Amino acid sequence: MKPHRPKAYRWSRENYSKQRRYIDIWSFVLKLLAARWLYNKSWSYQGGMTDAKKATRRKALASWIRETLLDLGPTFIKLGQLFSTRADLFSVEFVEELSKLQDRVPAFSYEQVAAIIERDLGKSIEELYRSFDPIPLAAASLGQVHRSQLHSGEEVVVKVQRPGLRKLFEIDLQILKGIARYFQGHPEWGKGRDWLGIYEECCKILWQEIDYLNEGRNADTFRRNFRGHDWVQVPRVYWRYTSPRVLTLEYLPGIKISHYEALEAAGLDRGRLANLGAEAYLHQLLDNGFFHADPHPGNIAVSPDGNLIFYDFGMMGQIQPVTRERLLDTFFGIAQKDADRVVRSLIDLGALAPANDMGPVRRSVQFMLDNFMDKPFEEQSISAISDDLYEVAYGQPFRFPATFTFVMRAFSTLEGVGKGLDPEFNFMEVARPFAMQLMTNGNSSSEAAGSIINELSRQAVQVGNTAFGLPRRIEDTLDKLERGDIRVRVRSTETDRVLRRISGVNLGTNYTLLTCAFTLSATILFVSNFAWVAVIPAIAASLSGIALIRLMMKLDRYDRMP
Ligand SMILES: Nc1ncnc2c1ncn2[C@@H]1O[C@H](COP(=O)(O)OP(=O)(O)OP(=O)(O)O)[C@@H](O)[C@H]1O
Repeated sequence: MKPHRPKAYRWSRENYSKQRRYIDIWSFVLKLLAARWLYNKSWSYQGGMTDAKKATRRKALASWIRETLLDLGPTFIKLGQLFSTRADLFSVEFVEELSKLQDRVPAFSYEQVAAIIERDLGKSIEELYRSFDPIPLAAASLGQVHRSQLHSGEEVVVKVQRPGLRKLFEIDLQILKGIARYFQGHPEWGKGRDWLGIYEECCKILWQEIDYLNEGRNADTFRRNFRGHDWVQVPRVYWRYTSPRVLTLEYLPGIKISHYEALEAAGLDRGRLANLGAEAYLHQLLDNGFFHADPHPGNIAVSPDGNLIFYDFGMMGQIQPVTRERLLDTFFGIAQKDADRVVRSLIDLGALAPANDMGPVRRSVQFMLDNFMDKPFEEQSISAISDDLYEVAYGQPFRFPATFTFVMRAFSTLEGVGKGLDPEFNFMEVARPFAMQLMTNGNSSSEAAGSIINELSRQAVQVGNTAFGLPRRIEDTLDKLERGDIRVRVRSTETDRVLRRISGVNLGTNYTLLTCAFTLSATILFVSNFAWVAVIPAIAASLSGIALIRLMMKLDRYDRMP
């Protein structure tokens, strides 16, 4: 997060109207839907549709989305960052592109900073601080950080929230609620997806992130949880100089954990840092259940004496003890390759929606277990595991709660940073003592512990002797037969009619979209005093509207057919 060249974003203007915002956001959504519609139309590809061309188009669309989210400002930048963890909702190109979403917004002026501090803390900057650097140390979409000094001589940083953020959030979230409702009601996209639930979840996270009192409390809890670990440092909060929009913290400078050369130049041991990073996260997740949910490398630094410094406690995840127990159950299910147990525990966790026929999900889980458990434990990469898990989630009735995706993201970021610090880094190596400790501690039965150890030794034998593979495969096939996992193709007139109806409904959605898009374009042109040009989209809107009515009449006839 660096201060950078200013750009006149519309959302940062004083006179930016609610109506204009409405148009900007809906135009983005409609363009997105139009692109999605065109994506499967072979005539829209020059020289015919191929997988390579589709992939190129997906990539281009994903990068356009990233750029537009940046233009739409703070709410959308944050949402994009949040969605970059939802591989269960979007395909890999979009997730990759969204995870590159960096805050790239202009810093706000010192006058605005001074006004916010004075309004919130009731005193002027001069009265509160001995010195205050008017140039921010860092500027992001939600706020910026200034170095300063208290009258008592303590070096601090002051994090000040971007002006007008609350108002912008209120407007944006109201518009987004309409969009979530639209998706929820959609016959295709609404199925198996809880858009309104996701919307509520996002609202909660966004509001929490702009409450600096909440961030201060989180920092205090986090510091308490690491009391016994002097290799982790968390800036102290100066509560007398803190309000919902102003956060004063102890100044703790460090080298960013991703600045590998700088770390090396400072004589720090990269391998040790990689292990400490992993250990710090395992401690958060497994011992406390309270974890840093935004672990991008910018939020972790290393002090000159080699300690880890954590910044930014706006987004924290909380794993309840009961959830931890269920996670353990999933963990044991995975170790025993017991898809039924895994599916059951995922339902208990709320990560899977129970459905009448869990067969396909169970099959996918079994496939995943068979695939990654057949490799030796050390070779398994966290990101491969989470990719596989997302693969199962995508297109299935999965409802990954935010906590789950946060955990996944924390792990894969950490693995990336770990490998960057030390190419030999192996997350599983660090995780193993923790897993062993869990097995011998508290909640887990010795039987379960034994079965994991058995499983691990079984794998070791399997790796050493591939000849064991053949009987296992035969056994697996017999198993599958026994479970009735056989697919039968049935063709009937009834099915055909349902299919015809589904494709009719699809076409109807497209006509609706076109009508909306043309009507919107006509309205925009009309209000912008291009009344004559507005006639063209208006005609197009009427034509697609007529087509829609005709299609609905046709669908109605199908329904009444014997
Ligand atoms: N206590 C501190 N001491 C020294 N530097 C700090 C401190 N707190 C924050 N910084 C610096 O400011 C940067 C931004 O801080 P922080 O991440 O808390 O802000 P943010 O507005 O939440 O940013 P983002 O949303 O991009 O994470 C950090 O990456 C770090 O370089």
